[in-house]
Amino acid sequence: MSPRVVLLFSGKRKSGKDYLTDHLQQLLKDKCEIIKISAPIKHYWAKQNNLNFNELLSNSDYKELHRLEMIRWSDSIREKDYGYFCRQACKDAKEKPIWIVSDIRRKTDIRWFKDTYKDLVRTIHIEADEETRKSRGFHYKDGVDNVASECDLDDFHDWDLVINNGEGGLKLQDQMDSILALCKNLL
Ligand SMILES: Nc1ncnc2c1ncn2[C@@H]1O[C@H](COP(=O)(O)OP(=O)(O)O)[C@@H](O)[C@H]1O
Ligand SMILES: C[C@@](O)(CCOP(=O)(O)OP(=O)(O)O)CC(=O)O
Repeated sequence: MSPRVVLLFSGKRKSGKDYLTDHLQQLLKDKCEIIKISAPIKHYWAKQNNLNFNELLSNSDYKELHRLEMIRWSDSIREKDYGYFCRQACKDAKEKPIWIVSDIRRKTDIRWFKDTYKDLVRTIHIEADEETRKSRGFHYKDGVDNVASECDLDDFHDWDLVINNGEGGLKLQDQMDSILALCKNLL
């Protein structure tokens, strides 16, 4: 069974991509599968450099220590094949009606998913003001926050849904309802 809806989530570091997609998964339970484009990146990088894969997956300082190099290495692969990690991430995905891709970062990620899953795709952008992101542990880093990994979608505005997950944002249940409304006609 291929997915019936593919939800693409993007947003800057500490905007709450994992927080909101984890809550969505708790609501949808076994109807959904979370896909992370960064999972194959972290897997290969851990193997090549003898690092702890699970620590790279977690929301830890360990991940931040290795982020810059993972960005540089993964971009060198993307230059030759922009869909490489999207394809790898989906290859391992389970057969569930709803796919939640929790870490869309580049226009080429959106292009790959739209070319592959066409009308099933919905794009969701998570926003949070910088103060809130800082309170969640964000510190600006040169080479990370001013490159494509964090900035390529700054001039993309064609979202199906934008969620404020910072100051003045909706309650969690209302945020979830707005996402579920996107799936309504597809399930
Ligand atoms: N709406 C929210 N309310 C409370 N805490 C939040 C909220 N959104 C995110 N967080 C917390 O902020 C931190 C960063 O969120 P995370 O989802 O890991 O961001 P991202 O995946 O975008 O880098 C986590 O500790 C998370 O639990
Ligand atoms: C090398 C990366 O894939 C690392 C991404 O790791 P996460 O997706 O875990 O990061 P945040 O949730 O935003 O904190 C970035 C990239 O440019 O591909």
